Amino acid sequence: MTFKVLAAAKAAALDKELMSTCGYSIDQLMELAGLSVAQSVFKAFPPSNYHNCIILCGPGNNGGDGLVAARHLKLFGYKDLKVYYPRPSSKPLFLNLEKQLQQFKIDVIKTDDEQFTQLKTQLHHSDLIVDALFGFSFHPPMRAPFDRIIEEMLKVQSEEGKKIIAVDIPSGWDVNEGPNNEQVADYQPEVLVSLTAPKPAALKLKKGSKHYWGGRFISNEIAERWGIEIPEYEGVDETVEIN
Ligand SMILES: NC(=O)C1=CN([C@@H]2O[C@H](COP(=O)(O)OP(=O)(O)OC[C@H]3O[C@@H](n4cnc5c(N)ncnc54)[C@H](O)[C@@H]3O)[C@@H](O)[C@H]2O)[C@H](O)CC1
Ligand SMILES: [K+]
Repeated sequence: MTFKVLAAAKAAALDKELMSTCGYSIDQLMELAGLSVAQSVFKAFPPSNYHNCIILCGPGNNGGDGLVAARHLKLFGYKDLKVYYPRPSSKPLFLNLEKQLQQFKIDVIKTDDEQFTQLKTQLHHSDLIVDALFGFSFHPPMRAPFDRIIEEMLKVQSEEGKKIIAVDIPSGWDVNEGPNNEQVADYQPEVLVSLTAPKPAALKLKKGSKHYWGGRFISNEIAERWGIEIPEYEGVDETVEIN
């Protein structure tokens, strides 16, 4: 399937419009974004075959999508879940998402010790890695500690065959250009979940990777105005595979 893309500036502007004139709240959008990520993980790597999953969460809203996804993944039957969240936000929305994870007994690791000992152990232990570090507001190059986190993630992908599911954009990719810098030149996720609409970077996804379109929350009227061709979702699904 071919798809139209939404450039970085347009994605941010649409986000703003949704939360001003359109009357959405960030909590709502993040909940639906995270739910659609969890559904995509379920479709690509069901818990009958994949039990352990680590969700790497960044400092912004992409990280928030990861916190939401973790909760839904637990509800969907993934037994062993860990969240790695080294730069936690102090905004009430994020503190509440963390509280919810406590109710679900999902460990949130916030330390990033010199050797990344905990992260390395958990990456090694996980079948699946959800990359919710950065989305459409990222500007390369990646600063510490995230540069090392990506390095460790890519190491276990290539050496141990771990599967990576990238939320909205593979972290570190330029939103418009894709993997155009040294830190992520070789980064290709097994799955990309584009939210609201794919960004131009999605065109750089290698053949064979799965691409889902989630974030099923805009009306046909908004889509038309922004030149987005909404895909055909099935039934109550919040996500659909597009190629
Ligand atoms: N409408 C939607 O589709 C929705 C999407 N959502 C998700 O939100 C992200 C965009 O979130 P935002 O907070 O604007 O930005 P990011 O999470 O991408 O990152 C901001 C965060 O990162 C820091 N940062 C930026 N560049 C660097 C760098 N080079 N090194 C280190 N740190 C960096 C910056 O300081 C901020 O702290 C979108 O992609 C979706 O995933 C919403 O959840 C719901 C609506
Ligand atoms: K990401």
